[in-house]
Amino acid sequence: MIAVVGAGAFGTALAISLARDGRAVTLLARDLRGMDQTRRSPKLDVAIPANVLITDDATQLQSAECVLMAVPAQSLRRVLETHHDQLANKRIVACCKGIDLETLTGPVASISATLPDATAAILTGPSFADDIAAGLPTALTLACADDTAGRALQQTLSTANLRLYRTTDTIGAELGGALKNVIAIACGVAIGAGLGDSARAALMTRGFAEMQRLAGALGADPQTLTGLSGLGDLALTCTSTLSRNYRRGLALGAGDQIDAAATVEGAATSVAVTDLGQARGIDLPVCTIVASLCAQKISVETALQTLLSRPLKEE
Ligand SMILES: NC(=O)c1ccc[n+]([C@@H]2O[C@H](COP(=O)([O-])OP(=O)(O)OC[C@H]3O[C@@H](n4cnc5c(N)ncnc54)[C@H](O)[C@@H]3O)[C@@H](O)[C@H]2O)c1
Ligand SMILES: O=P(O)(O)OC[C@H](O)CO
Repeated sequence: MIAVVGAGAFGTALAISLARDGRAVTLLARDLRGMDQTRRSPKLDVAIPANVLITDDATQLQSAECVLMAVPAQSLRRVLETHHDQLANKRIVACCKGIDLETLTGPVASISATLPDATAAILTGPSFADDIAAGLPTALTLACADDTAGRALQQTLSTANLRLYRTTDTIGAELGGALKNVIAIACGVAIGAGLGDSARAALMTRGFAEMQRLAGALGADPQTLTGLSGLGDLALTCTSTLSRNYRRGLALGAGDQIDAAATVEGAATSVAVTDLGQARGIDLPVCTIVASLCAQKISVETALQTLLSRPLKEE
C-alpha cells in the first residue's frame, strides 16, 4: 500500500493517479470534510477511485511500503514529528516545494533530520494537480541519494500517464522546485504590472541564473537544474495562470487583493533564499526583490528601478 499524507490538491491528485493505475492507496487527511463519503475533493473535478482509503487515522500509515508527504513545505517538519512513530524507518517521499524558514534546508534534509532511520526522497517537477488527476501526461523527477531505493520508488510511483525520471541529486532537485516558485512570483508581478512578455523572459532567464548560482554553491549538480525539476518547472510555473505562485505575482503587480489562504510556497521561500544568499555572499537580486514585494515593503515601481539600476555586467 502507498500512503499519501495531506489530502489537498496535490496529495489527492497523486492518490487518484496511483489508484487508477491499480495501486492500493491510503490518503491521510487532517480534516476529512466529508471526502470519505462524497469521494470527491473540493479542489479537483475528478472522483476519487474506490481503491483509495480516505482516512484521518494515522495508524494506517504503519502498513505503507512508502509514504508521500503532500503538505506545504513550511508544515513538513511538524507533520513528520507528529507521525514520527508511524514513519520512523520507511521510505518517505517529499512532494512539496520550498525551503524551511527555520532551518533554511529543503524537504529531504527535514526528513533526514526528523527521521534518521527513514529513506528520504523527493518527487518534484512540472505538474498541476488538475492535470495529474485528469490523467494527462506528466513527467517528474524522483530524487533519492540511495540509488537502489530510488529505482524501487521510480517503479512504484510511475503510472501509465505519470513518467518519473530518476536522480541521486536531491539538493539540485529540491532547490529547483523551491526556487522556481520565487521566480514565478516575479514573472507574475511583471505581467500584472503590464511590463510585458520581454520583461518576463528576462526575469525567467536571470532568475534561472540565480537558481544555478545558489544550487551550485549548495552542492547541486548543474545538470539537475536544466532538467524537469529546474528549468522544466520554471517554464510551467512562470507562464501558466494555473500556478498559485504566478497568480500571487499577478495580484501584487496589478495591485489586486491577494488570496491569503492559498498555498503559495514561493512567498516564504523567497525569505529563506534571501537569508541563505546573504549568509553565503551569493548575489540573488530577483529573489531578494520578491521577498520585499511579498512582504509589501516596496512598491512595484521601486522593485523595477532597483533591478534596472544595477551595475551593467557580463552575462
Ligand atoms: N497543487 C499542485 O498543482 C501542486 C503540484 C506540484 C507540487 N505541489 C506541491 O504540493 C505541496 C502541497 O500543495 P497542495 O497544492 O496540495 O496544497 P493544498 O493547500 O491544496 O493542500 C495542502 C494540504 O496540506 C494539509 N496540511 C497543511 N498543514 C498541515 C499540517 N500542519 N498537518 C497536517 N496537514 C496539513 C492541508 O490540510 C491540505 O490538505 C506544495 O509544496 C506544492 O508546491 C502542488
Ligand atoms: O500552483 P503552484 O504555483 O504551487 O504550482 C504548482 C506546481 O508546483 C507546478 O509544477
